[in-house]
Amino acid sequence: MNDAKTDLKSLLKDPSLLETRGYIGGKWVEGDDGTFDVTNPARGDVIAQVADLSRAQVGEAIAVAEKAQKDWASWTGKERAACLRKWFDLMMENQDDLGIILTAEQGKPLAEAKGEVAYGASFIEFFGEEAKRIYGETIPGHQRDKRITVLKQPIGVAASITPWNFPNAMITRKAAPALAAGCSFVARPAAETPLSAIVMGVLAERAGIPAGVFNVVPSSSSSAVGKEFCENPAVRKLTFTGSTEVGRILLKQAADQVMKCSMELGGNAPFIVFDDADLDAAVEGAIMCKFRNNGQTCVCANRIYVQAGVYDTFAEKLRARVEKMKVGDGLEEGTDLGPLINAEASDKVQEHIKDAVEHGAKVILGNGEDDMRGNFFGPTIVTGVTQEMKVAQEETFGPFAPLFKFEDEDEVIAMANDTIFGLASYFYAKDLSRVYKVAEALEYGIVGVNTGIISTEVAPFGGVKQSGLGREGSHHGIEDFLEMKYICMSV
Ligand SMILES: NC(=O)C1=CN([C@@H]2O[C@H](COP(=O)(O)OP(=O)(O)OC[C@H]3O[C@@H](n4cnc5c(N)ncnc54)[C@H](OP(=O)(O)O)[C@@H]3O)[C@@H](O)[C@H]2O)C=CC1
Ligand SMILES: O=C(O)[C@H](O)CS(=O)(=O)O
Repeated sequence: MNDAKTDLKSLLKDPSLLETRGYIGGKWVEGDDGTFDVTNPARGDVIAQVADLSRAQVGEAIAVAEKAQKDWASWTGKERAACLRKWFDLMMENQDDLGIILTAEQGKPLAEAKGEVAYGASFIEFFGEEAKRIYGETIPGHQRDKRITVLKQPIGVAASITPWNFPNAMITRKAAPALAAGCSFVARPAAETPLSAIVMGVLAERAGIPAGVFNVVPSSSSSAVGKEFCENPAVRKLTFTGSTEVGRILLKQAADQVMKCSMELGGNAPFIVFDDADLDAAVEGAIMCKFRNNGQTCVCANRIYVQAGVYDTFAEKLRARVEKMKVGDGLEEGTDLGPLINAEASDKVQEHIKDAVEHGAKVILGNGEDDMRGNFFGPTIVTGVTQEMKVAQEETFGPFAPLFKFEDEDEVIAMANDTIFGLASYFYAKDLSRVYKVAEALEYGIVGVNTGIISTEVAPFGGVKQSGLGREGSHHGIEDFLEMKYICMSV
């Protein structure tokens, strides 16, 4: 951790983007519970004191959102699309500043942060266009005097709880389809990274999104807000991204209201390299997949399986490339890997490495602790990893690349599927029949073939098994914010 202090306002072209209050019904509000600190994970210094909204204030936001939603739903799809397009344009015009704010509170290198802003904005652009295409249908009557119509209508007030690892894109990936559908939205960002959510309120206001349609309720108490979202009858949709553990808590809480839920939860992605793979491409894919956001994404390669015939060559190629990666402050030029979000995250990575080594694995790169202080952690590669080790069953969420060896397709498919998770999976191979067989056999919502990066707004992102419910992105993504109404008319 370096000792520099982060004077965030001085880094921004438009300092007015650095807002620290909550945004309810078009008004900027202080927190009834005071403020909470937001720190820069690279430096440990406090970069902002953010309004700490109470559960009662969250209730007020829901009430305001319920009222505003009625009028918002009466707008045409084209009118909503125009607002979302303006929101998108403002994000891209302010991409640099939004990236700086994101790096300052989350730690990822500035280039990645700006990339996240563009990725987040792409959902607003995409669903702005989808707003014009929310079609119903007519169905031939079941009796001569019956006429059947099906309408698609917005579900109402949607509430979101989002994690710290993608503090911009996880909100826009939910708010964009919600607003496009005619819903109103109450966003509760992670306490570690609220600034990126709040600035979306600043831009929503500038885009002319009506007061109460998009609200941001920063709070240090996640469980109290979660309970308000789940117990308030005005909330008809809960959309969550985060760990499976918290997803289970929220699903149980939401059950009392029979609330419609979308869950984007934990992952444990296998990354498989077959002996007919392009090894150089597989190494580059593994680096992007494993070390994006310093391994802090739910779709990162958590287990790297390499076929026996190419294991040593792949391991050495990977080591030689990764040792060149620079660990440092995300705001500084040339940084490839920023800090982890906090000390607990470092402890979890260290625990997985220690467990693997204690059970016979061998470190070929890294020492489990970087020479910098605080949340920095050097990229670590270990060989000789087996299914019995913790990293095979638990998500590391950090820069630890464990290499497993396998002999044949059946063996690696069985190992890859041996998990409660089912979000993303990846493999590198050239043989066409192998590609079809393996892609169909992997029990995951997402399969990357000869690529380590699968994230895009045009495709349905989501998991099976205990990695979640529902899909975000693609034309499917708007369905979760719509209700289908069947009208049977006697003529
Ligand atoms: N499938 C996906 O797309 C993604 C999945 N994840 C998964 O999430 C984990 C890492 O992210 P992390 O943020 O630590 O996950 P957490 O599940 O701990 O937190 C996610 C969000 O939930 C909030 N939260 C925590 N407990 C409760 C509760 N009882 N009621 C309501 N809200 C609560 C947190 O608030 P606060 O932080 O303020 O406590 C945060 O805003 C990993 O397992 C990762 O795989 C992460 C990102 C994407
Ligand atoms: O939070 C995450 O890990 C994201 O869902 C991953 S991605 O969509 O940015 O790839």
